[in-house]
Amino acid sequence: MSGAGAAMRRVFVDGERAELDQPRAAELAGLAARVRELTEAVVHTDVDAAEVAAVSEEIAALTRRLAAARRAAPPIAAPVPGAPHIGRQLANPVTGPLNPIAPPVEIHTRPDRTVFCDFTLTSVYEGPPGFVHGGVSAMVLDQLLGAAAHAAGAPGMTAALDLRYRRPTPYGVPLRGEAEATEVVGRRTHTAARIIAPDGTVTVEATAVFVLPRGLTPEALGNVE
Ligand SMILES: CCCCC/C=C\C/C=C\C/C=C\C/C=C\CCCC(=O)SCCNC(=O)CCNC(=O)[C@H](O)C(C)(C)COP(=O)(O)OP(=O)(O)OC[C@H]1O[C@@H](n2cnc3c(N)ncnc32)[C@H](O)[C@@H]1OP(=O)(O)O
Repeated sequence: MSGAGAAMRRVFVDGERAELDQPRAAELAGLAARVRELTEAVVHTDVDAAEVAAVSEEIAALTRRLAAARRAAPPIAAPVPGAPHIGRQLANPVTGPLNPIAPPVEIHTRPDRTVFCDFTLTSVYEGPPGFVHGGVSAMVLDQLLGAAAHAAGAPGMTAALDLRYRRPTPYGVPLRGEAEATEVVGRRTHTAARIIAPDGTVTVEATAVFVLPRGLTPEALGNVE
């Protein structure tokens, strides 16, 4: 089994990571939401030098307080019997409510096993002036494509990701992401996805191949729907 496969087994099957119950996860999600606001404020602030210095010092003090009890690795959500593991990575950089760098994007699965998300990116994700950074679009699409493979009962790690940036993606407006598995061949799952702007324009199209690491099964990843 590859290193990643073994690591996934340790985390999701052997229970190596700290598992948070819902109230604790909600507390920490609240903290992450405040830090997202802080990031936004830092990017846009125009307070004077003395205030920048004073706030920097206060933030350093806050960081020391949080680090007073530090886990060795990001925690995950406690398992829900019968539910897949996909939502358990609370610190995922795309979907994780505990991770301040995650927008966060909430991915939904339809009965037909396609997936979608409605999300708005702020100016902290700016690439070209006025538009979303292409790497950020790629990150959201990678996660969404991975969720589509998972929803199809054939999860895996991204082995290939191909992007076509058709139009600039605006930030500060509601975006729609959609994805589906198109073919499953052995351990390989082919997927397709797109980001759609409010006026219906497809701004980015993506295809990806996910490969289930050797030695893992979809069931081991909690793919039980
Ligand atoms: C972030 C979450 C990650 C996972 C979470 C885990 C559990 C949660 C539950 C489910 C997952 C749900 C959602 C996933 C969510 C998010 C998506 C983001 C995922 C990532 O962010 S992930 C990070 C980036 N990713 C890597 O870090 C991969 C590094 N890489 C490797 O670890 C190996 O490379 C590996 C394991 C991919 C394959 O290794 P291997 O040894 O098993 O592969 P092998 O050679 O045996 O090939 C087997 C068959 O795949 C074909 N194949 C291989 N490579 C191909 C390619 N590039 N294009 C087309 N086909 C390819 C072969 O042609 C053959 O096909 P065939 O059998 O038909 O001949």
